[in-house]
Amino acid sequence: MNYSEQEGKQYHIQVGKGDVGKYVILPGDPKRCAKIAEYFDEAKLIADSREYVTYTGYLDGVKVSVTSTGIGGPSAAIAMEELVMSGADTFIRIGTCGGMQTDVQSGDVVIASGAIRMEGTSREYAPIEFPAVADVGIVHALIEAAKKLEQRYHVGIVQCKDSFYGQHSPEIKPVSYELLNKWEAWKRLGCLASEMESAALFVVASSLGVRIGSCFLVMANQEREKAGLDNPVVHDTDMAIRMAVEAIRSLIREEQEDIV
Ligand SMILES: O=P(O)(O)O[C@H]1O[C@H](CO)[C@@H](O)[C@H]1O
Ligand SMILES: O=c1cc[nH]c(=O)[nH]1
Repeated sequence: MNYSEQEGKQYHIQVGKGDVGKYVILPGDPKRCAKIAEYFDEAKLIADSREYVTYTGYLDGVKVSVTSTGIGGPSAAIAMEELVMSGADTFIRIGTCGGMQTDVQSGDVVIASGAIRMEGTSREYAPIEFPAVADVGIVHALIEAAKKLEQRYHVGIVQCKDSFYGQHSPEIKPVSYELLNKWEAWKRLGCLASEMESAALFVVASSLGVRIGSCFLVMANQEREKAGLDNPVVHDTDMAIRMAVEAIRSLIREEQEDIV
């Protein structure tokens, strides 16, 4: 049985060729898709299957889509593989993260230049020596978008893991010795924030020869909490969404200038 495509639709995301644009925004949370689609012209719901919700519309006359990935590398990798088979080749993940350096504060946005592969999915795509890196052009477009929107931002390495609670309560896990020591190393190496999907998405993108970047709202920062600094929890991802939309508009402009 060919799982990848049945009746013209990809098995998990239920999207067919031509249903999505080449540019796709990838939030984790399916409920974020409708909010992102509000920035598109003529947005239409294409599919709602498992954790994968897809809308397609237009930005500056060019077809673009949003598909949720769910939480973690395995479901994000499936979304990317099936979207590429449906015609997409340029992705921006927008998500939430927890700050790790004390100057990375609630409400800031982190743009990932690379990701620590402390997860399992990317190992099934490339040996561990291979780096999980974002596309330089997309990182640049996200930086320009943050400047234009006057959003406080940081650019650098993020850490990806498979256990959300291993990040937040490492001391009560049977492997606390490993979780705590590695967290300390990531901090000393200047890692900005922790989230869950970019490492898998960056490596899958390399394996498929497509482009990806990612940006995240900093929800809170456990290191600020530990240091007794203020640490409100924030949930509004709108600025990170607007950065992704703005970055896609500039990638579209660049591509149109290259054609002329
Ligand atoms: O807000 P999203 O995009 O889901 O991203 C972050 O939030 C989830 C954990 O709460 C993980 O998916 C993590 O990467
Ligand atoms: O602390 C956080 C916040 C969002 N997502 C994570 O993975 N960790």
